[in-house]
Amino acid sequence: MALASGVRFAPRALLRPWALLRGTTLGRTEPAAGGGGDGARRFGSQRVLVEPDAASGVAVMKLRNPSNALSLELLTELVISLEKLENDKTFRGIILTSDCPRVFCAGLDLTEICGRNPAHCAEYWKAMQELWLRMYLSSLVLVAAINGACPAGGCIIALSCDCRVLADNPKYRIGLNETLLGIIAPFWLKDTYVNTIGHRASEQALQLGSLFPPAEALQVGLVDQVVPEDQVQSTALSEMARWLAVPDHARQLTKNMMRKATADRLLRQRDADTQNFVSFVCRDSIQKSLQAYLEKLRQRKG
Ligand SMILES: CC/C=C\CCC/C=C/C(=O)SCCNC(=O)CCNC(=O)[C@H](O)C(C)(C)COP(=O)(O)OP(=O)(O)OC[C@H]1O[C@@H](n2cnc3c(N)ncnc32)[C@H](O)[C@@H]1OP(=O)(O)O
Repeated sequence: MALASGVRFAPRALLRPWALLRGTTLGRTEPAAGGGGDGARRFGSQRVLVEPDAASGVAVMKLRNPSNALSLELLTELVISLEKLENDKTFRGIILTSDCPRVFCAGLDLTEICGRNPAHCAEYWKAMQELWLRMYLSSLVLVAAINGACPAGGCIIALSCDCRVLADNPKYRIGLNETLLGIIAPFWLKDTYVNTIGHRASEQALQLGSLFPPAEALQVGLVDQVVPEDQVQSTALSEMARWLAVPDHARQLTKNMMRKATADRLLRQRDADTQNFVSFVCRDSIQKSLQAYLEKLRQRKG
């Protein structure tokens, strides 16, 4: 954890993301539309597309999974793409957005925890912790360009960024709705919420499982800007420019000062948090309610 100019304070060796890669296609590089030099080369995987712009030092990272549900593969590919950009000194910022119409991120992929054995649930939850830790402590500026629905785990991905721009569409709601599914947000999701919108607002929103439409999300402080859908990317770029105007080392050390205690809390209790998650989601009653919820989602379609 060097702390100097160009610092990288994210705990890199928390877990070996490569070990999680199972038949993914990560690492492919392809020329961006229109060709160009190295700065215009996309890279990524089946589920994450990275469009780097070396000239500005900003990369756009697009999620492209069905509903962008956080499958184990998507979590792994996100960690690897993030690590790749962090290790390349050309890049100072990432805009995270969705390539999937109407959905930024549907949260945990419920098929990863429904009808699975405890070992799989544990592997899955560790990957979720890993992504959150890396994003929350990233030395890069992360701006979420939220162009779709953003419930539960999706909200946590957005809250791990430094700044959030949400498209002004009443269907694009954001929040931690876990209680409505009969599950409980773990302490580090709660801490991230409290750090963003304060204790009282979190207390209400977490218990009620509130999903906020754009104007309310702005009012409560869950997002920083709400703009027409066709201006989400340009606004995210303007926000990025504002954050990048600050010298890296000062901004990075300040970010670390603000976030480290929250991340350390999880790091200290990571195994216990995993065990807690596994024993909770593997309960018969929880399995039944998750299964029923998944079924409802599937039937709602069409
Ligand atoms: C002790 C601690 C315990 C737990 C802590 C856990 C913390 C985090 C929890 C979570 O993240 S739980 C997941 C919460 N997510 C949701 O409630 C969102 C559910 N999905 C939706 O509301 C909608 O799908 C949508 C995201 C708003 C998108 O709507 P749209 O109409 O565009 O798509 P559709 O509903 O038709 O779905 C398409 C397709 O995707 C499947 N799907 C959707 N979400 C999930 C999901 N989270 N996991 C798995 N699969 C999901 C849906 O079933 C459809 O599948 P199909 O094409 O096979 O029919």
